[in-house]
Amino acid sequence: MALFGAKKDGRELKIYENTDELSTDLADYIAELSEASVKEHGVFAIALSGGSLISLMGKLCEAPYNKTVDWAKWYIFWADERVVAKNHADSNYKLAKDGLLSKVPVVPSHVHSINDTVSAEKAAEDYEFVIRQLVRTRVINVSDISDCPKFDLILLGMGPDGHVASLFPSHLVLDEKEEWVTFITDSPKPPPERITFTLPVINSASNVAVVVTGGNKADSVHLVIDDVEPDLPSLPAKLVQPTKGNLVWFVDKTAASKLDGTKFSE
Ligand SMILES: O=C(O)[C@H](O)[C@@H](O)[C@H](O)[C@H](O)COP(=O)(O)O
Repeated sequence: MALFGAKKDGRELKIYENTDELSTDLADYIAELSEASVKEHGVFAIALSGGSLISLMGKLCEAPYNKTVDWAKWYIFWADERVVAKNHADSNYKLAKDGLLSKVPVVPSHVHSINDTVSAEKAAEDYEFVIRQLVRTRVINVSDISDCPKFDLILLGMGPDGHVASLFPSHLVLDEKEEWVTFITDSPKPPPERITFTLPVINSASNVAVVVTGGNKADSVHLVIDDVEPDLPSLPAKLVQPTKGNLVWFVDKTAASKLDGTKFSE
């Protein structure tokens, strides 16, 4: 259970004593959204990130979720991916496959990993093409505000520098308005070549969760959640503001240690 939970302006903040409690609640949250999405439109279109997120999702491989979640209805994507071979230690696909997807009965053809045989630019283009096909065939809903895909859930981590997906501070791709998926070749966090969902896609999702643990994120959590101005360069995580969807921050006590708490009340 959360130590603290509050909602404000379509955002929800949940703070946990430790990563174990956070993981339990995160599994419940994902399982509930999966059930609701399948009930509503027959599938659950979920986008994952890399980093610590996958191990924090680990409880989904255990009872009761391994049996109760309708895994066959999951369509799995990556909000960002490192442009490396799928079996490379840096691959976000490999991380998710080893830590989660190989342990639950997902349908292999519903797992949409990137084309790892081409350049970052082409991989981004190919990935957007795949998503466009699934929007056309109505596997993924479309936003009624933008023409962007409306993922049922996009799961993001946040780096100490406030990056989310592969959207890093001061990068031009933060201003991308047309593309759904773009690429970078100069990621400050290795490896350098990555593809990433753009902000319009992230902000068109029905649900976005940002999952943050560790004291090295405390300053960025404070800048973003307490909405400290000016924060220069502005932190990508602050630009995660779903237009109509819900935003939930899952934060452990150490990452929340510098929050002043004035922006949220019980
Ligand atoms: O491919 C990546 O590097 C990630 O998708 C990245 O955006 C990650 O989510 C954050 O860096 C947080 O990572 P940690 O949770 O491990 O700090």
